[in-house]
Amino acid sequence: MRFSRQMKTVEEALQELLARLQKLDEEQVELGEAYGRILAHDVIATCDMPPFDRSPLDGFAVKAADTVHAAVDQPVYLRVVETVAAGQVPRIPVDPGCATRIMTGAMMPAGADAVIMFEQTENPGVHSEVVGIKRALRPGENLSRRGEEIAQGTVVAHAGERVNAGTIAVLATFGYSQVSVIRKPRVGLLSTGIELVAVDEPLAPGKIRNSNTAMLAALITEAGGIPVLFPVLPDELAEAKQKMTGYVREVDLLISSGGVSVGDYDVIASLADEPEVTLLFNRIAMRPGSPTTGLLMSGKPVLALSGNPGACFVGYELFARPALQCLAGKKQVSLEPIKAQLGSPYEKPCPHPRYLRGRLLQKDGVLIAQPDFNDKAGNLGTLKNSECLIVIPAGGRGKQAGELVDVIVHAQPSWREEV
Ligand SMILES: Nc1nc2c(c(=O)[nH]1)N[C@H]1C(S)=C(S)[C@@H](COP(=O)(O)OP(=O)(O)OC[C@H]3O[C@@H](n4cnc5c(N)ncnc54)[C@H](O)[C@@H]3O)O[C@H]1N2
Ligand code: MOO
Ligand SMILES: [Mg+2]
Repeated sequence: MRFSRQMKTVEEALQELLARLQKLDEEQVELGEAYGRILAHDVIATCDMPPFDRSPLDGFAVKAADTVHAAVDQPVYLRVVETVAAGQVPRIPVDPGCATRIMTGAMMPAGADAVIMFEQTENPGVHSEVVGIKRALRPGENLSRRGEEIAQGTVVAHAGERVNAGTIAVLATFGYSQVSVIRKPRVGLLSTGIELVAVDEPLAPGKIRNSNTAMLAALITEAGGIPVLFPVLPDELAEAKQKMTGYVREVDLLISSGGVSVGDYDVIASLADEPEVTLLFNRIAMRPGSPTTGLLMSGKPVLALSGNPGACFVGYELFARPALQCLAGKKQVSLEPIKAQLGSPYEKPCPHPRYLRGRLLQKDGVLIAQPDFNDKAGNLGTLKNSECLIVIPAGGRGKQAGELVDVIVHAQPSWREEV
């Protein structure tokens, strides 16, 4: 057991971990399965959009030149030669003195260069053979040109983007019934410690239920990964080593919780001393989660988070979330903090940066980060409220309310009013 450990900053430890991760390969999925996945390639427009000149209105397609003298009290009368619905191909060109009845989204007939809406015409009824145009139109007015939004060959979504509903619309428009996406990362999860009982087991003296594995599984699922749940490891080194050596082969990243400190039964800490295991880091300048550990076993990265649920959560956000982004092929992964005003003073002296769980609020249009004051590393009741980690830098005497702080956002804010 190493009681004295070399301290690294969060950024140093994160880069150590990320350097051991490789972008996963791609797979093809049906469009209906692509939501939330990461695009493996740029998506190219396979045709112009719109694919043909079309009418954006229900009205009449005309030659603008015919309407030059048109006015409300002096309509220009044109002969209606055809009706075109969306989806139909016009057959008759619009010659001088003629108009085509046209619906929204329908293809423009040859010869027409403008569209007037029904409401600006006289006698627009379905059976009218002659229509009165009540205002002058400019050439090109009310006309959607082929390719005016997107030209064929344009990159419409980039490799590495997460597919959202808008991406799905683009993929569907351009005929991508199959999409190349990055394979979902398989993330192994295990907890350590004989105090842990399963969620469906009754408590006994000295025991607690294993909440970390369930919480981490939810976080992995939320991030688009596949959680692979392994049994709780006892605090016995030889067995832990043998089991974990097997587990790492089945996954892209193995995440454990517990056993990383200097206690007699902290099995992950002992594992780090084994000759077959490479230690990446085991002491980080941060609170909570300072004993968060990174290992390599059989060349695979293992992220060993603290057993304390609050520290486990923070460790996940600082290390595992970026690790999953790295596996998905994101270049230059970092924690990407934004600035917000601190909602309440935090006056504890901080020898190391502190990552406080918090909520995001707005007051008069200003972003406020409100720390959770119930966030002891061993607590878990308010984890559900966390939307961000508020960074209180090392040194000094904390931060006053209203001071600007770095904030690492990890959840969609629910924008409660400040209370
Ligand atoms: N002498 C020192 N003691 C401790 C130090 C230190 O520097 N010197 N660091 C403290 C800090 S900081 C942390 S964080 C913890 C880290 O603990 P471990 O990662 O070794 O975790 P355990 O000892 O296994 O458990 C700690 C705590 O968490 C509970 N736990 C564990 N696993 C789960 C789980 N899956 N679900 C829910 N709760 C879990 C466990 O029962 C303990 O209460 O060490 C400090 N000690
Ligand atoms: O920093 Mo530890 O993570 O206090 O509990
Ligand atoms: Mg311990």
